[in-house]
Amino acid sequence: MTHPPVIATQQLTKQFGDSIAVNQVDLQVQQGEIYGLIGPNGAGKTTLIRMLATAEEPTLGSIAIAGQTLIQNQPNPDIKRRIGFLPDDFPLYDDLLVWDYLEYFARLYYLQEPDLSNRLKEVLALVDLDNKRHSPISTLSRGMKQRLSLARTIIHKPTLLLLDEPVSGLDPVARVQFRQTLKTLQQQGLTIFISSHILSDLEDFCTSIGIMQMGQLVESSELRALYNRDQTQQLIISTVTDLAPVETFLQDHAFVHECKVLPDKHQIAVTFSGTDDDIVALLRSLISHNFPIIDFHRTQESLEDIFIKMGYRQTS
Ligand SMILES: Nc1ncnc2c1ncn2[C@@H]1O[C@H](COP(=O)(O)OP(=O)(O)OP(=O)(O)O)[C@@H](O)[C@H]1O
Repeated sequence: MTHPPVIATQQLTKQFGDSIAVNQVDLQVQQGEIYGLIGPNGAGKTTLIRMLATAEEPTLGSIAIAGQTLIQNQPNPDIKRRIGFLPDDFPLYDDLLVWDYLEYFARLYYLQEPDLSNRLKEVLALVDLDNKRHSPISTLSRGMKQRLSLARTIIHKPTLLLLDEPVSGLDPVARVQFRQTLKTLQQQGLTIFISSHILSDLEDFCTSIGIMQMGQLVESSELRALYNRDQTQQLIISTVTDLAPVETFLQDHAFVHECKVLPDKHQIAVTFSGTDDDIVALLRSLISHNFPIIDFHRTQESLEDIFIKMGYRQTS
């Protein structure tokens, strides 16, 4: 049986006075996806997420969550319960202990013992904070606080997680930890919709990417399809000696579009338009010309580069 999309919007629009924050957005997010929404400041990401979270009424258009259409000004507790929403500015109560904070939210969802304690232990383990359960929130690092916010957001076992810029302000290690937790949640069946204005925050773990610009969703695609859209391949080549003769040789090759010498890494990055057979032929030809090749491998062009080629210059 096929499931309806977890998120489906049609012509979704939000206007504040004369200004249109979200403009006729048609969006579909399938079950189990991690959908990353990127766009510069003011593009409309927060407004879109707030409408999906039922925290903001649309001006026009429709939203369906897991096949149920939201009706204007009619709260739908069933849909609300399916959603976990982490806004970008959600306050934590510094004086509370981690456990008490989570317990407070669990009780708002009518959780009672023994389920309550079991669920708290479960989410604390999931966000890797079990050893902090008796600590005051004020003593947590920023990354821990953000994972605690995530724990609060999933306490009622939602099926859709909406996260607005959750990693902004986190250091690289905390970002990795946060992403790891999201991957675990996805493996457990959650659908995740996450925004950021930094592409590199999203590209290595999202299954689909959308780009917002000036209120419009100008791109929305599976990550795999985006990578496949690019017909060229990237090759990395290193030698044990001087790279200059290799560069000269490569520049004359029919399928080589661009050669970039990366002196720090002692590598040449090659943009190549040939087939797999052509790559094999190139390697053979380098070896037959006695270049002392120490490394030759294919790599994936970054999403940032793909977007720049597609004409989106403000992705980060
Ligand atoms: N409550 C509001 N009243 C009036 N205008 C608003 C309101 N909320 C958002 N806007 C406007 O809507 C537009 C989109 O804002 P939004 O916060 O959704 O963008 P964003 O992509 O999330 O930006 P950022 O990355 O800076 O968070 C902006 O021009 C903003 O000023």
